[in-house]
Amino acid sequence: MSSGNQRVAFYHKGFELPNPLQAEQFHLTTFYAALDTERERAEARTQDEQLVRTRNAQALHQRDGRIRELNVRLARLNSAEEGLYFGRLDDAGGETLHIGRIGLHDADYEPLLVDWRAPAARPFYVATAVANEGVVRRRHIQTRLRTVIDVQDEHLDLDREAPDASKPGTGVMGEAVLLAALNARRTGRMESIVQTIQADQDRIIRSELPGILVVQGGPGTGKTAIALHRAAYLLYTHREQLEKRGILVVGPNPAFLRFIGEVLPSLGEEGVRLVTVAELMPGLTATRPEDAESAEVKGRAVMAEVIAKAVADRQWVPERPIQVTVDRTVLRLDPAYCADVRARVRERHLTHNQARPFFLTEIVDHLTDQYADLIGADPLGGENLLDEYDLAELRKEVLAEPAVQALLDQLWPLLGPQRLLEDLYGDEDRLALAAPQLSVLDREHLLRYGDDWSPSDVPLLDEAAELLGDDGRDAAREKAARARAIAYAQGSLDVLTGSASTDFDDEDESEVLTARDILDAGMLAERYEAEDDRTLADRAGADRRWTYGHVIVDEAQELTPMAWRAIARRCPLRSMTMVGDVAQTGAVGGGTSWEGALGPTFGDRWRLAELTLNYRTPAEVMELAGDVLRAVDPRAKAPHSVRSTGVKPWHADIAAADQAAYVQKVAAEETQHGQVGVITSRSRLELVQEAVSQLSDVTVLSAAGAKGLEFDSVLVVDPDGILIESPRGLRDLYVALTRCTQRLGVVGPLPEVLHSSTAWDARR
Ligand SMILES: Nc1ncnc2c1ncn2[C@@H]1O[C@H](COP(=O)(O)OP(=O)(O)OP(=O)(O)O)[C@@H](O)[C@H]1O
Repeated sequence: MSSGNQRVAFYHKGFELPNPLQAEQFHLTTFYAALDTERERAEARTQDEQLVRTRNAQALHQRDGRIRELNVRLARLNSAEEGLYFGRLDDAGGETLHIGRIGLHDADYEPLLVDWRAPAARPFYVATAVANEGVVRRRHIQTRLRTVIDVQDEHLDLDREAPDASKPGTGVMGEAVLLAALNARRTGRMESIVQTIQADQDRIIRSELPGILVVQGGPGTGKTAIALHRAAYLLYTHREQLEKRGILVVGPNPAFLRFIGEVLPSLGEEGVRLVTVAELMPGLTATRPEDAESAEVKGRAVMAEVIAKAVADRQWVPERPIQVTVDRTVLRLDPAYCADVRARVRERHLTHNQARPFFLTEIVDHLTDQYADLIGADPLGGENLLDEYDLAELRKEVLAEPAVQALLDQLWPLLGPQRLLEDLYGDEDRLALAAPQLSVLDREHLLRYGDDWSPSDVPLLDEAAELLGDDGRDAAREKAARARAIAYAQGSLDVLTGSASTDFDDEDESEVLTARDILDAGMLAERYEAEDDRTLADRAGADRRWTYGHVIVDEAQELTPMAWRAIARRCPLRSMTMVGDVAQTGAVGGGTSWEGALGPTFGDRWRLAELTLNYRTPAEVMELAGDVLRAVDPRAKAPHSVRSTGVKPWHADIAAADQAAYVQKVAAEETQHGQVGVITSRSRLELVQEAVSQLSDVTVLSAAGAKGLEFDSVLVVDPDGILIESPRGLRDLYVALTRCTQRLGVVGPLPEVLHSSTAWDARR
């Protein structure tokens, strides 16, 4: 059997029961037995390793490494427990390939089950009757716990009856299994789609690692699902390359990250860090609310120039000569001299803080020379009376003088990014100097006082940190973390030692090694020097300059040019996947075309893939949403829904004052259909939240907060408010209308764009 030009690596031919359910149950039982054996083996090895006793720090370090690897292995095996086996391929010769969440071998190391990410499994996702890649039958196996509950076959052999090829249909793979998955009630958490990945999605998931891949697709086309499965695929296929640097996944908000947070662990992958842009700076919480206008100005590409100018402005040249007094001697600094030193130091092309000592040395030397000339002058006109030792002492005196310190801090201060931005935002003159290209109104949007930060400040802080360089705080933080870890370990050791003598009588005790025998404080310190016990995600999260092996950005259309710069910095290899939909952009500073959004940072060095099938929203709902999309962009095409439910969206024209009570009643009714999402304008958010606060399975969100999420039933409340609250209101409304998997209701007066739609259910 061949896969494209390749021969599929390992098919196995064996005993087969005639009844498909029984045959697959037989295989499933075999696979679970292998899984249990693997698990027992890993657990036994972990226990053995834990008993290893040695006084050698290096050996202990290696032992801990092996235990960590075994724990990862165990987590992977445990994650495969549910839905272990789901696919099978048969070729014309009767050979079979079994596909599952992970790969398993039998006792003779013969392959039993193939990992879905292995090249051999690919035909399961892409083979069609027309291009069957040697596959004559594709079988979908549905299981519950360890029992097979259904088996669906697709015949891909054109010589035989080929239902999927001959039937005019959606052209999707494994239609019945797919529809079952799409119709299933939502749990509030996104789930893995390994069993039903479609061919066009598979091509994106398995796309090569290098370069920037942009995936454009309308609502529900599976972009998020694909992005996460791509992360799992890349980690499997390029494990060596990616294991050390990890993968960064950037999402739009914390609720979204919680929604997708289980998918990768369920696929057995942990080496991935999930963040919002607001979390990119270690140790910084950026949650201050902000108006859209300020966020838009802060997101503009030109802000990179403004930050650079703000840093340069802190390398100050006085307009007039400055006098400073050291021990009653008046010394003087001329502007021309300061300008000359600054120019020479800048030529070193160092960051601001790195360059500071060079600047300071020159100024202090200059002042010391003046000081020496004045106090060491020979009254008889001879050579200066001071020797090298005296000069060194004078230098110390100059440096210790508080007035000199204050002057140096004024001329070239040691700066952290937060202080730079605080000073910039808080001073109209500074702002005008750093940002002459911004209008007065734009600059007013930046003006503010205080040291709390909003998400749109984070890319600016990152930009500033890059230009300023280390201000000593990173090293101090790292040192403090290490000291805490050693103190904690030392504490544990003391507890162990303290309890040792109570557990054994004297005779036993001499036979048993205590923790203190194995480790002492010195060794502990050595171990902490030699190894870092934090997970990769934690280490990466603590280090602003960490660079990742691959970066995935979801809802990528929302990112501003400044955010793109911050993300690009974290992936100098430019191995990235960005998924999004430029028709759903809500952020005023976000992109409405990929060229516009990515051009300033990445030029045209990216490739585009498009998705056109909507797996979430039923056709009936998409017809209504399509009317809004046409108003956003008459040329845009809504994605085609793969299913229809027969349930049209309904509308209730309830006046503003009665909406909260009405929503309370209807949301309670809708919970019988599953998870309910109530999406409303920002102005109604609190009121509606209060009204449904007692209901479980009901979530209230703004359109921006609902981005990327989905619910069985959705109520869009105050559509007109959503529309008028933002310059991107039409797009927000489009997002709100496309969040349901089954049912949609709209409450409140309708905006013009929804008035004349023929998609409404006439009954309500
Ligand atoms: N091949 C598939 N098999 C089963 N379910 C799928 C498949 N593709 C997508 N889905 C489901 O469709 C829904 C929408 O997917 P997803 O959220 O990834 O879409 P999206 O393109 O990111 O949407 P949006 O842009 O609206 O946020 C999810 O429930 C997802 O699990």
